[in-house]
Amino acid sequence: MRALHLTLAVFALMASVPLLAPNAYYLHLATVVLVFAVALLGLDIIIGHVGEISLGHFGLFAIGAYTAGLLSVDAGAPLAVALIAAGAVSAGFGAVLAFPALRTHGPYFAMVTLAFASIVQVVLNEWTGLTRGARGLAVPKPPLLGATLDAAGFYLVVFVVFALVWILVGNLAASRYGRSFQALQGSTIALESLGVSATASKILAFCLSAAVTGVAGGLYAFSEEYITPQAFNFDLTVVFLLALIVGGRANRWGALVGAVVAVWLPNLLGDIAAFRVMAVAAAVLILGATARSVARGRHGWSAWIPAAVAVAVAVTAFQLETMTEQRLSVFGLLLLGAIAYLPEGLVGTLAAVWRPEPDSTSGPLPERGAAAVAEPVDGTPVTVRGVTVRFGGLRAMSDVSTRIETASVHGLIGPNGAGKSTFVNTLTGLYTPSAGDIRIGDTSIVGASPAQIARLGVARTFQNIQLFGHMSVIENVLVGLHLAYRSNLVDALVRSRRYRCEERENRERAQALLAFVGLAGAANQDARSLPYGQQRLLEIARALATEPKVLLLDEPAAGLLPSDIDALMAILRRVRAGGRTLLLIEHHMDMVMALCDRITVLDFGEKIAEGSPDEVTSDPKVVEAYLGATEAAA
Ligand SMILES: Nc1ncnc2c1ncn2[C@@H]1O[C@H](COP(=O)(O)OP(=O)(O)OP(=O)(O)O)[C@@H](O)[C@H]1O
Repeated sequence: MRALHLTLAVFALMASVPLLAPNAYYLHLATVVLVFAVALLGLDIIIGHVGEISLGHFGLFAIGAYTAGLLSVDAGAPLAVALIAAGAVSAGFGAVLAFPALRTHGPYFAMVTLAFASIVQVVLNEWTGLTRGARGLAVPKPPLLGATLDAAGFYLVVFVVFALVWILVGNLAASRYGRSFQALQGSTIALESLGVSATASKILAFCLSAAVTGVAGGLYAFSEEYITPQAFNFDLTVVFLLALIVGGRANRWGALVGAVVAVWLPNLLGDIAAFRVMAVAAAVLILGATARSVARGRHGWSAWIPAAVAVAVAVTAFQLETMTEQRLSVFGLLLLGAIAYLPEGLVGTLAAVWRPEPDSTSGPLPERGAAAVAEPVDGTPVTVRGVTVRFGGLRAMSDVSTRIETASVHGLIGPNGAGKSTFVNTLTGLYTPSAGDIRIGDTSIVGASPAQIARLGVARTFQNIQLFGHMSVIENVLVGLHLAYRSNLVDALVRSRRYRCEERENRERAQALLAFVGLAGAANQDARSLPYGQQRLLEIARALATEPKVLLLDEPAAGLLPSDIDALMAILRRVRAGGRTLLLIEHHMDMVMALCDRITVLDFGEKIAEGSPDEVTSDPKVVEAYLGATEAAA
C-alpha cells in the first residue's frame, strides 16, 4: 500500500510538471526524461529480466524514431498511428535480434546486438531516398485530435504513454510471462523441463522490449522535431546502460531514476560551474562516508579508492574549462563505480534497506490447493526399446531396453559413469538416441524437444540442482504451473479478471505444493538461500506443479541428512500412491531397496540386471559391478 501511495504521489508530481516547470527548456528536459524512462523500461525487459546485455537498443530506438517520423511526415499519419507503428516495426526487428540470443550469450550476444545497431545506423545514413540521410529529417509535432500540440500538451502525451507502459511492464513482470523471462536467467534447461519453450520466451521478451523501446524512439522524434542517423550512436547505448545500472535493474523505479541521471548528467557536464559544485559535494560525501566506515573497522585501505577518484574528479573539474569533452570518461567512471559499489543500482540499494523481512509463517494449507495435490493422476508407462546413446566414440548407453510401470517406483542404479544420468537426459529430450525408441504411453518421443516431452507429462529433477536461484521459492513453483493458465498475454498485460482468478488459484496451488514438501514457511525466500536439502525438495515441488504422469528423480537424496532422507521417502511414497510413474536414480541403497518396486542396473552403459530389489541384490553380475567399483575406488 505504501508503494502505491508513493507511486501515486510521484505520478501526480510528474503530471503537474507543465505547471511547475519554470521555462520551456526545463519542460523539454522533463519530456526527454520520460521518453528515456520509456526506452529504459523496454531495455530492462532484456537486461533486468532476461539477464542478457543488449548494446543494440539504440538501433531499435532509431527504428522507432524513423518509423514514426516518416509516417507522420510522408504519410500524414496521426500521432497514435505513428507511435503504434513505431512499436510494431521495432518489435519485428526485436524478433530478428532474438535469434542470435538463442545461440550466443553474454559478451558474444552483446557484440551481436552492437553490430545490429551499427548496421541500422549505416542503413539510415545511406538510404537517403527514404530517410534523407545525414541531412536529417524534420519531424514537427503532429496535431492531436485536430488540435495543435504545444510543448505542455506533448509532455502530457508522453506522460500518458509513460504511465501506460509503466502499468503494462509492471503487469508483465508479475505475470507468468515475466516469471518465464526471469527463469531464463536461472536455467533454460530447467525452464524447458517444465514444458515452457525457452525459444518462445526469449522471442516474446525481445519483441516486447523492442516494441516499448520503439515507441520511445517515436516519442523522441516528435520531442526533438529533428532527427539524424548520427543522433543514434554508441554514446546513446552507454547512456542507456549507465542509466539502468545506476538506477537499478529489474525494477521500474530504476528505469525512472536512471532516466533522470541519463538526461541530467550530460546537461550537468555542459555547465562547468554546476559540475564543480556537484563534484566537490560528491567528493566530500564519499570521503566522509569512507572515513566513517574505515574508522569503524568495516573496510580496509581499498575503501579509499572511490574517495580518491571522487577527489581527483573534483580537482580536475577546476583544472578544465569545460567537461563536455570528458563526457565518456565521467560516464565510464560512474559505470565502474555503480558496478563495483552499487550492484543493485540506486533503487535496488535503497529498496534493500526498506524491504520487509520475508514472511515466514507457514499458514494453513489452502483447501482448494490441498485437494489438487492429493488428486489421483493417471500415470503412464514408459517403454525403452534398444536405446543407444553415443558421445563420439563413447557409448554412454548401449542397446538398453526396459519398461517402467504405472504407479510404481522404478530404480535405476549402477556405479559412477554407468549411464544413469544419460538415461534421464535422453528420456527428457536433452540427448537424442542414435538408435532405439522411447515411448511415453503410446507416443514416441525420439527427436522431440525437452519442452514437448514435458508437455506429454514427463517432469524431472536434476543431479546438479537447477533452481531459478534469484527467484522466490513460490515463484519457482509458479514457473512449474506456467502451462496451467488458460489466459493469454493480453489478459496478463491488462490483468483481466480471468487472469487474476487464475493467478490466485495457482498461487494457492503452489503454496499447497510447498506445504506438501514441507516448505510452506519458506515461500517468499530467495530459492538460493535455502539449505541444500530443501533446494532438492523445492525441485520436486516444482516438478509436481506440472502435474506429471511420469516423474524422473536424478539422485534426489544426494547431500541430504538422514532425517531429510526419511522425509523425502515419505513424500515419494505419497507421490506414487497418487498413481504417478516414478524413476529413481540413487546411490543410497537403503532408500532404493525400501522404495523401489523394480530395479534396472546399468554398468558401462549396458543393462546388466533387472528385477525386484531381492533379485537384483543377489545377482552375481551386480555384486561384481559394485564390488569392482568399490575395489577400484579403494
Ligand atoms: N554430454 C556428454 N558428452 C560426452 N560424454 C558424456 C556426456 N554425458 C555423459 N557422458 C559420458 O557418458 C558416461 C555416462 O555418464 P552418466 O553421467 O550418464 O553416468 P552416471 O551413471 O549418471 O554417473 P554418476 O553416478 O557419476 O552421475 C560417462 O562416461 C560420461 O563421461
